[in-house]
This record gives sequence, C-alpha cells and structure tokens, in this order.
Amino acid sequence: MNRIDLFKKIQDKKSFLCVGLDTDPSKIPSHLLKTTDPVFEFNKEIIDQTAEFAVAYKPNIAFYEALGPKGWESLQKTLDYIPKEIFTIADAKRGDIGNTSGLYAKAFFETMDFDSITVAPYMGVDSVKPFLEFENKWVILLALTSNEGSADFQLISSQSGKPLFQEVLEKSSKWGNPDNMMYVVGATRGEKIAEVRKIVPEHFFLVPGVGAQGGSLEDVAHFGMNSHCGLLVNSSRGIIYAGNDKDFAKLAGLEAKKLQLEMEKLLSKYL
Ligand SMILES: O=c1ccn([C@@H]2O[C@H](COP(=O)(O)O)[C@@H](O)[C@H]2O)c(=O)[nH]1
Repeated sequence: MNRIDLFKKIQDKKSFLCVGLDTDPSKIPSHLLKTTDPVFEFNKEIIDQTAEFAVAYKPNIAFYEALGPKGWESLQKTLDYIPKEIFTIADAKRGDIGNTSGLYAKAFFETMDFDSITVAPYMGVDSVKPFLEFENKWVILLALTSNEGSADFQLISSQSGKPLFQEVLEKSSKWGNPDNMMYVVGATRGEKIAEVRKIVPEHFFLVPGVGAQGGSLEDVAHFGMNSHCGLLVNSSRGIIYAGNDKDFAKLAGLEAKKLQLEMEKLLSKYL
C-alpha cells in the first residue's frame, strides 16, 4: 500500500486509527481460555468489531514471541485474518548489522506478509537500509518515543547542538522517502510533534500513546497533521481491554468507534 492509498483509506473511513493487538493471555476473558488458540480467538473477535473503524492494526511482537512457537502461530493466523485492505504493522523494533537486518526484513515482509515494521535507528544506515529494499513495504523508524526514558538519549544534544531525535530525522529521511518510511512519534510529546513535522513535512507518523498513556488526540492532530493526514494514531490497551467479559469485543468496538468519531471531526477541522 502506498502513501496515496493510505490517505484514500483514511478519507473513506474518516479515520486514522491503528488498533494495537497487544494481546496478553492473562487479560483474555475466561470463556475464551478453553479454546485451542485463545490469543487468536480474542484477536479475531476484536478485529470483527473494530475493522470498520480502523485503517491499521499493530500487533506488538513481544506479546506473541513471549509465548514461543504457539505465539508465532497465533500471530500468523491473526495477520491472515486482518482484512487485506487494512495496513499492518509489525511492532518489532528490530535493527542489527546489515546481513542480520536483511533476515529480520525477510521474516516480517516475506515469511509473514506485514506491510511495515518498526525499526530502531541506533545502529545507523546499514542497519536500516536492508528493510528499505523490499518493494511496497515500509520502515517505521523510532524518532521521538512516548515513554519517559526517551529523554535519556533522544532529547540530549548531539555534537551539532541539536537534540539527537532531530539528527535521526534529518539523516534518516535521506535513506528512504515518504513512500517507504514513517516515524514513530509519541502522542505524549505535545508541542515537540510540531518540531518533528517541520523536519519531515511529508512523512506519515505512527503515533502511540493515546488512551492508556494519556496522550491527547487533539494535540496530535493540531501539531502533526499534514495535507495527507500523515498520522496513524495507535491505541492498544484502551481499546482491546475495554471489557473483560463475554462482551469484551463489543466494548472494544465502541471504544474504537469513539476514537473514529473524534478523528472524523479532526479531519474536517484540519484538512
Ligand atoms: O514510543 C512508543 C513506541 C511504541 N509503543 C508501543 O505502542 C503500544 C502502545 O500501547 P497502549 O496500550 O496504547 O499504551 C505498545 O505496543 C507499545 O509497545 C509505545 O507505546 N511508544
């Protein structure tokens, strides 16, 4: 899916919602625990109830790999179940020396058919480029993350006097282009989102941190939206754990709808 297709989906659905599939077995409602694959059954019901409101799904890979081979199987089944027109993100935060990155890319883009993967920029150009060699696939590079610890490195001044996240954006935006690279920018970063937008006006941002982490959707749109929307805003726990009984998926659908309606208003306000 290219940037224009993604924008079209956003316009059609009046939504830039990404639903995070951070499926924790300890939070799965008890009636599903007797099925052969509770993680997949949970995801399936969540997808059924939220697909109408979402333009992307983001399974966080940690939740699946922690379960061993069975977890990878649940992940693959989940990926296969997501409707083909919805953008998929492997939130894996990979990146290593070139030949190893190449195999991470093969794992997520070929063995599994994700549209995109999150990548850490710390090891530099040769760790990121192998992911960019896959046609119609996207790298989503960590730029300014939503967690408190992001200040430890991302906000410190580099040799040039600029904060490190600015160096990451300026340098990495030359490795790819707005049609194969996005950036992770936390919803908790407020006005700093505008600083990121100034450096990379055309790129999409994947924005985690609304919902459970308390980031403001209004601020994200105000500081981050561009003429193609340029935003995929993720909520994981706030949606998928809206309920914990037999009606969990219905409640998740209602949460997704609530966010979609807010997004619809923001799209007509800023576009
Ligand atoms: O800066 C970042 C980068 C990634 N994440 C991930 O997004 C989701 C957020 O989950 P919520 O439950 O909506 O808080 C989760 O998978 C994180 O690992 C992030 O939060 N911040």
